[in-house]
Amino acid sequence: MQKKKRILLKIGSNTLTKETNNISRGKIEDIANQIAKLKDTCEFVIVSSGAIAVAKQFVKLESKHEEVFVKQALASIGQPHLIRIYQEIFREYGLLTSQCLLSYSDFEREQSKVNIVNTINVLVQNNYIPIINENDTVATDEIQFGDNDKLAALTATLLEVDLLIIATNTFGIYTKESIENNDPKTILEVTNFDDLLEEVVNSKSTHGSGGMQSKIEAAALSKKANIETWIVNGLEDHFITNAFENKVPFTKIK
Ligand SMILES: Nc1ncnc2c1ncn2[C@@H]1O[C@H](COP(=O)(O)OP(=O)(O)O)[C@@H](O)[C@H]1O
Ligand SMILES: N[C@@H](CCC(=O)OP(=O)(O)O)C(=O)O
Repeated sequence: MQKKKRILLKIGSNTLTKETNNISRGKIEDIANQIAKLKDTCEFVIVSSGAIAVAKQFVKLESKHEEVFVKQALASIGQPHLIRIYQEIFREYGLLTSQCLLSYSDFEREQSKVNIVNTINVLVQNNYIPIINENDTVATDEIQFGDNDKLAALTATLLEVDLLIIATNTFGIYTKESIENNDPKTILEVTNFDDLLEEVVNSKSTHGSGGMQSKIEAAALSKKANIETWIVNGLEDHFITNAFENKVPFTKIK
């Protein structure tokens, strides 16, 4: 049997909520449907944000503490709900899921890295799709700066995946000039990072925290490990299969 392509799929809160204030079950169905279609040729590991967004749907926390502490508490409330929603929907498509919570510091300790790889390999070999998020109780890197993009790149590198797909709310990276002219044009293929950072404009989406810069930094980390990164528009239906079939514009960083 041919070896499956290992894909790390990063999904931000924006994609999961379809830019609303609620998690979109329809979007999770879209993701499950695509993974189910690709499951004979590809194995998926998911890095998903969305814990805070889920909690915000039904809870408002009172606190005089710093905003980041409130976000951590919201993530703790939302994470089990997020995973429950994934489990319910993925099960309908015959897909099994599990949860792994990681933080940057786990990637600095040899033993932790070995443990992560061993756990995830057993899960994947048994057809479970690990759904990873930052462990927001112990770490605040991604809720403050990163959009889970760096966590996705670190995980992609550790797991030696074949491809990192970052789903966001644009058709990849646009040229700065085209954004300024209100006629966004996707940079289809990137080989030179220095030029790329010039294209980043100072804007983020409603739920986003890292902007395009953190995606470019994630792609740079992956490139060091010879992993290709695709930045695709997760708001579109069939965004993974369409990218494979080149039916939509997206940015490939080689
Ligand atoms: N050159 C660019 N091309 C496309 N988007 C850009 C660019 N520069 C900055 N951005 C901003 O980056 C946003 C995506 O990052 P972010 O808001 O963090 O999304 P996510 O939550 O999906 O991680 C876009 O909505 C856009 O506002
Ligand atoms: N880990 C947190 C937030 C990570 C993050 O910043 O991502 P995003 O909500 O896409 O800006 C969560 O699951 O809500």
